[in-house]
Order: sequence, then structure tokens, then C-alpha cells
Amino acid sequence: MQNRLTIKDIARLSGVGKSTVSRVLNNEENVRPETRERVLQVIEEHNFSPSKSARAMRGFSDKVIAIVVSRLDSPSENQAVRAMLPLFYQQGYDAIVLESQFSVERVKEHLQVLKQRNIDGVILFGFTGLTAKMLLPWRDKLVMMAREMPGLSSVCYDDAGAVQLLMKTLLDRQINEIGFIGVSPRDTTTGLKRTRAYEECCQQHGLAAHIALGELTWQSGYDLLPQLLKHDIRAVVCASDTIALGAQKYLQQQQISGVLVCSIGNLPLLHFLFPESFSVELGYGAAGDAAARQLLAQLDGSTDLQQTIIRGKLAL
Ligand SMILES: O=P(O)(O)OC[C@H]1O[C@H](O[C@H]2O[C@H](CO)[C@@H](O)[C@H](O)[C@H]2O)[C@H](O)[C@@H](O)[C@@H]1O
Repeated sequence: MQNRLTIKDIARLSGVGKSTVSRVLNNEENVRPETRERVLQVIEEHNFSPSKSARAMRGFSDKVIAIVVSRLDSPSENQAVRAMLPLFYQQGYDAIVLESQFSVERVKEHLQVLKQRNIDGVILFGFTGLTAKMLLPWRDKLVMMAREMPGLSSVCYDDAGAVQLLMKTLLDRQINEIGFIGVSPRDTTTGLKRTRAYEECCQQHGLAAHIALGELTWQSGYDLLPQLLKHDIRAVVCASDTIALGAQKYLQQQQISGVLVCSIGNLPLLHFLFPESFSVELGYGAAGDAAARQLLAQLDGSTDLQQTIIRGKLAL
């Protein structure tokens, strides 16, 4: 029962505010000595112990791993994180999830706080703009997802291989009029690598390339598809399943048949709503599993840094 006390209870029993209790737990200086003494006495009397993640956020090292996702609403990152969590829990780690929104500044701020809080390890979903300078100090306790950086462990996807698989499948079906919806080449993986792989395939097979680039959203797939339909395409390769959802929605709404949509991700929602589409399963779960195992092994000193690439497979 005593362990279930919250900071709010401690504040009430000590006759102070919650923020004062926090300052005492954080060992901050701006608390009067007699107040600090009273709060500590109540904490001791009640054998109070903050939850693991709360302790970690207050500076106690207590087996906590931080997972910095790029977007909390990303289906692909969710799949990877869901595969990681059971492995961390099995080893007695708690996890806290932070979001970067592809902002380098936000990652810097997160890492600063995580350092102050003495966090045990970090999984960081990488993106364009992150630098070795800011990440190398973390090398022993960090695994980067979806990006490689010399001197860091990483788990990446086979972006070009996924596009090649989709193109080969279409060509095997004698479909040669193929468009592509992707994202900006500033995004060097989902953007540049996937678009380049499409262009190279077109060049190799003497096909006309029709490319529309936008965002990583279903709205983008919906808005961009009409541009490609002007070229009488019979199929469209989308850089992600989320983009494909938008493209499919456009075809459905306009009652257009005869255009096949395929994409990268293997999102269950896409196949539930549009069973006629097909994807490459890029291996988000497998990547999450590999990253968690790598980080745990780094933390217990049983492995060196490693760069892993997960191969995709066709999910028809
Ligand atoms: O729609 P989603 O399920 O979110 O998938 C879109 C792509 O998300 C991931 O790529 C993006 O985030 C990466 C970090 O996780 C970042 O490195 C990359 O530049 C972004 O494009 C995922 O890696 C891709 O496979 C998904 O297609």
C-alpha cells in the first residue's frame, strides 16, 4: 500500500506543493532546508519509491530505455516499437517514448534531458540532418533505426530492393506503364533511394518514368495520383503504404478501374480496405526486434557495434 503513494500524496502529507516534492526528488537547490527535511522524512516514513520511468526522469539510473520516434502516428514505427517493448520488459527495462517530428533541435534537446536523467539506452529513429557529432557521444548506448551512421549501431531497411521487388512483380505481369509516388529526395532513404530505384528500373527496361513527389501522408497519395493518371499508367508504385491508402481512395472515389496500386510497408489496414493492392513487407517488426536485441547486448557488454540491414519480402 505504501509503495502506491504518489508524488501528490507525499506533497499533501508534507504540506507542500507537488513541484516542491519534485524539486526534492531532483535534488534541486531551491528548496528551504527545513522543507526538504520534512519532505524527505515523509518519503522515508512511507517508504515511497517513484515508478521506474518517473525515477529515471528525475535522475536515478533505474533500467530505463528511451525510444525517440519521428512521428507518434507512424504505422511503420509503431510496428517496430511494438516488437521492441517485450524484449526490454523481459530484461527488466521500462521504456519511455519521445517524438522528434524530424527536428534535429528536438533530438538535441531530448538527448540533453536523457543525459541529465542518466537514461540507460536509446533507440533513435534517424532522419536527414542528424550528425555524427551529436550522436557519437552515445555510441555505446544507442541504436539508430532506418539510417546508417559510421561509428553507430543501426538497423536499416533495403529501400532500393523493395522497389525492385515491386517493379519486377509488375513487369512479370506484363504491366509496363508504371508511375511512382514518393517523397522529397531530401529524405535520403524513403525519398531518394526509393525514387532512384524506380528510375533505374525504368531506365533498365526502357520504360517511361512518371514521378510525383509529396509527403509521407495518405493525403499526398490522394492529391498526386491524378497527375500520374494523365499518362495512362496501369500501375502505381507508392513509396509507402500510407501514401498508397490515399491513392487507392482516389481510385475508389473516382470509380477508376484498371490501375493497380502497390507499395512498401505491408500495413494491415491497407490490405483490409483494399485487398487488391499488394506490398513489400519491409520488416518493421523484425527491425524492432533486431534493434532491441542489439541495444540490450551493447548494454550488457556482450557485443560490438553493428550495422544490420533487414531484407524485405513480397506480401501478395
Ligand atoms: O507511413 P509510415 O508507416 O510512417 O511509413 C513511412 C516511412 O516511415 C519511415 O521513414 C521515415 O522515418 C524514418 C525514421 O523512422 C526516416 O529515416 C525516413 O527518412 C522517413 O522517411 C520508414 O523507415 C519507411 O520505411 C516508411 O516507408
